[in-house]
This record gives sequence, structure tokens and C-alpha cells, in this order.
Amino acid sequence: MTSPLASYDAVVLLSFGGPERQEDVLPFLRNVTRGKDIPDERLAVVGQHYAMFGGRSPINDQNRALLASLRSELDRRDIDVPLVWGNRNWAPYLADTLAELAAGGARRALVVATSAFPSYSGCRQYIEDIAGACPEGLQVDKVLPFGLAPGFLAANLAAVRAGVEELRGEGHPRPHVLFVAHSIPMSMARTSGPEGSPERTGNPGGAYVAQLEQVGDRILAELAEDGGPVLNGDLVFCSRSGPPAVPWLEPDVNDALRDLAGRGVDAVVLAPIGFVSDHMEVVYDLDVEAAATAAELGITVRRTPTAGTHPAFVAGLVDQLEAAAADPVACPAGCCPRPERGRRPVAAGGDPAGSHRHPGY
Ligand SMILES: CC1=C(CCC(=O)O)c2cc3nc(cc4[nH]c(cc5[nH]c(cc1n2)c(C)c5CCC(=O)O)c(CCC(=O)O)c4C)C(CCC(=O)O)=C3C
Ligand SMILES: [Fe+2]
Repeated sequence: MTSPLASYDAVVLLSFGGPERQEDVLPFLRNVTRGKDIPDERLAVVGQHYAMFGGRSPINDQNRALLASLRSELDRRDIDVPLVWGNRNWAPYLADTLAELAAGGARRALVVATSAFPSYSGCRQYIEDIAGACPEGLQVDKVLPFGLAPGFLAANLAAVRAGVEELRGEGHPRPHVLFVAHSIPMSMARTSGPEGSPERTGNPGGAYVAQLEQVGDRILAELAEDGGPVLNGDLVFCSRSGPPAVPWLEPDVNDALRDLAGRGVDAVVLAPIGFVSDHMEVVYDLDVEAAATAAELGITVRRTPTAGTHPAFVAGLVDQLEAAAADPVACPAGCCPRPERGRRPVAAGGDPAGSHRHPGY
């Protein structure tokens, strides 16, 4: 049977992009923060994170690896649709990729973005990127965020299970699991996802937090099936930016580690379920910063790998491409709206996710 993907002239992997040499770090950061309220001091700090890695973000190499894995999986299924790559913030730029496709006669392309969970930054902004970059005559559909898809879940479950087993092997029978995601402004979290705003739905957390919590819950529930002591877990956040007066999702992973140390926890699995690959937020914010916090507190941490090119994730992504090709579903218009700039944030209004603490099973 021919794959529904045969009706597309190309599949496009759309990602964030990152610098690959020191000279490109500042221009990259200027691209990322154009029109946004990121203070210069924050840019300088983030620039230093990149400098620690010689100015080379891991993200482009990870996307090259994901492209190779996706290509193999498409080939395995005898699907010969071309697979190409474009970024929001650095070369290869999405606009160039789409222009090249159109110049080559392409009429329809299916885009999948490397963000698992719905938010303005991870979904709507990519839709805007596509709209802004799309040449006339090219029709583009986009796959929905895939945080709850079985392949992404399976890859993360396998990673957390392995991390837990390692710590158990080192004499920590009951490690605590911190599920880590990118912090986003609370106002962006509230309006994330198809459910829309809390004013209309009574759902104060929005889909970003709700889906992340679901993934964490499901992983803990699966681990409970393995036997052994039941594990506790929390959803925590990293990589906050923006002015301090604007509320972002909390707790920060470092504060969570301090809190756990105070409660006598000495072993923690750090599971970056909010990220698709081990890019800068993971290799700096977790492997450098959170690891230093843990060391200071005497906590043993195991940071688990992101979905990356895990075979279950890659196969699941191709399943999703095929499903989207058979039945393209666009995000509802009000989903993950662009944050209003210049507006004062709504009064803090408490924790949008309620308590992030899981009771343990
Ligand atoms: C939800 C989310 C994801 C996760 C989903 C996903 O994986 O896509 C993500 C991914 C990424 N974010 C990245 C880098 C940056 N993000 C920034 C700033 C921001 N991110 C935000 C959100 C997210 N970002 C937000 C709300 C801001 C504030 C300004 C704005 O509204 O945009 C800044 C500016 C400086 C700073 O404030 O940190 C940088 C440099 C890189 C590349 C890393 C590399 O080079 O390896 C990646 C993959
Ligand atoms: Fe970011």
C-alpha cells in the first residue's frame, strides 16, 4: 500500500537552530531574542553557556542525527518522500529550505517541529515561522506536538527506568524523580494548548503543564508495575529568563533539589522529558548547573537521556507523519496564542499547575 506521505513532495524537520562556532553565538542570540523582552544581562549569561562549549550548540548535530534516523525509518517503510531541514534561528533557515523546495517544483510539504509540548514557543511560533517563510504556491501542513504520543513516552520511560535501575544498583533503592521541562512565562503556560484560556475553560494550568504532568504520571505508574519501592516524582523547570517581575513556571530544578535535600533525599533521577534532544538547556542547565547544585547538597543525580534518536521515538514520529498526512489536523485558531507584549503580567495568581507533587503510588 502506498503511504499517505506520497501525497507530499517533502517532509520538513523544523527546529530551533543553534550556533556552531563562537563568532556566531551573539548573532544567534540576537535572532532568538529579536522583539522579545530579554535583558542584555541574560543574553551575556547565556552567551557564556555557549562559550563553555566552544560556541558550538549540540542542537544542529542532534537534528542531523534525527534526520538520518528518520530517513532510515522512512526507507525501511519504502517511503521515498524527500526529507529536509530548516530552523527558526540559524542556518539552514526555514525560509531558505522552503524556497528551495518551491524552486524545485514542490507544491505540498509536511512540517514536523522538534518541540514535544504545546506552548507559544514550541508550537504557535513555528506556525508563524512557516507562514512568514512560505513561498507562494507551496502548501504546508504541520504535525501537532507529540509529547503524549506513544513513541515519545516509550523512549522517556526507557530512559527513566534505566536511570532508576542504575541508582538502585548503587545502593539507592528509592531515588526521587524530577521531571524537567523548560520554564515558560505563567501567562504563556495558562493559554497553552487547545483548551484555551482558563477564563473559558476553568483549566488554570493549560495544556503545557497538564501534558507534562501526564507524562510524568504515566512514567511513575509504569515504574510501579516493575515492582520495588514506589517512587515519588515532581515536575520542575529550568532555563527561566525574562525580567524577574514576570512570573514563570516554578519550581526551578535547583530549588527543588535544595528542598529535597532538606527532606533527606540523597538520590535523584533528573529526567528532561520536556526536551526532545540533549541540547544546551540540558547539557548546561542540567549537566553543569543542576549537577553542581546536587554535588553541593550531597545528592547523587543521574540525568537521563532525552528521546533523541531512540528507535521507539523515531518510529513513532514516522507513524505520526503518516497519520497527519492521511488526516491533516491544524491547531485551533486560539491555541497557544502569541503573548501580548507590553502588557503587565496578570497578578501572579498562584501556581497554575496546582501542586506539582505526585503522591507516589
Ligand atoms: C518551551 C521552550 C523550549 C522547549 C521546546 C523545544 O525544545 O523547542 C525551548 C527550546 C529551546 N530554547 C533554546 C534557546 C533559547 N531559548 C531562549 C528563550 C526562551 N525559550 C523559551 C521557551 C522554550 N525554548 C522561552 C519562553 C524563552 C524566552 C523568550 C522567548 O519567548 O522566546 C533563548 C534566549 C536566552 C534565554 O532567555 O535563555 C535561547 C538562547 C534552544 C536551543 C538550545 C541550543 O542551542 O542547544 C532550544 C531547543
Ligand atoms: Fe528556549
